[in-house]
Amino acid sequence: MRIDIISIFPEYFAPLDVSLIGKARERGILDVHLHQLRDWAHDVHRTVDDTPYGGGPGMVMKPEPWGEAIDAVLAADQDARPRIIVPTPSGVPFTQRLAMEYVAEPWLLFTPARYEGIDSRVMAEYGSRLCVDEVSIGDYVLAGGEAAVLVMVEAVGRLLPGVLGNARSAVDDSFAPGEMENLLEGPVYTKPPEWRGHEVPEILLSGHHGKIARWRRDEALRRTARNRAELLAALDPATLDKHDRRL
Ligand SMILES: Nc1ccccc1-c1cnco1
Repeated sequence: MRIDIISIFPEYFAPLDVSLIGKARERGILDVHLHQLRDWAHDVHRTVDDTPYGGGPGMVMKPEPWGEAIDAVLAADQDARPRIIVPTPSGVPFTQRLAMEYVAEPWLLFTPARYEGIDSRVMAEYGSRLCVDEVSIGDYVLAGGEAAVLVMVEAVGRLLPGVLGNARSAVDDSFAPGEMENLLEGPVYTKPPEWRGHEVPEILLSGHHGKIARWRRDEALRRTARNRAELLAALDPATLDKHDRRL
């Protein structure tokens, strides 16, 4: 997978050099290209923003630098087209399902904006011939889209074949489609069996895999009911047998 990111703060993406994503890049599973938007702002101050037409607070990112920057990225491979992802609080929710859709794409282009956003004509220009998604990572206000790109690149990158040591951990993730979809993960434990008077639940030491699976599902349901009750409403009733309803 190739990922391109255009930003006025390319140094923001230093975390993509380390840990899981960094190793995936070293192993050639992921190819990340960072671009400084100001390289396509040709005035002496390398200006990338201006006041909004129609008035209002803040500044809007100018279309010209973005257009030239995106054209330059597209020119990197004339035979392919990237899926463009625009982080914005006004976008569709970023979910595990969307991450799984993106990991199937050979090329992603992220366009994190600062200020009040990018002049809307930019995505109108590319939306006519490319797939352009406006995506939000949650209902809160960030100073720019760079943090959202880090979140999405990690969520997508970890799903690439060969990136996770134990492939099952992606399948068992919270929110991963399947039986545990829409369920939060329950509590986890490791050695020692007793720590400061706190003991590991006996069931987990029993070696009875069926009972352990049931216990984990019960705990997942309890935590979901406590922290994300709205997800329970989305659970398929068929997956909630009478035992679960007792919880
Ligand atoms: N708040 C923001 C400001 C600028 C660019 C993206 C965002 C964003 C993305 N997901 C939630 O917020």
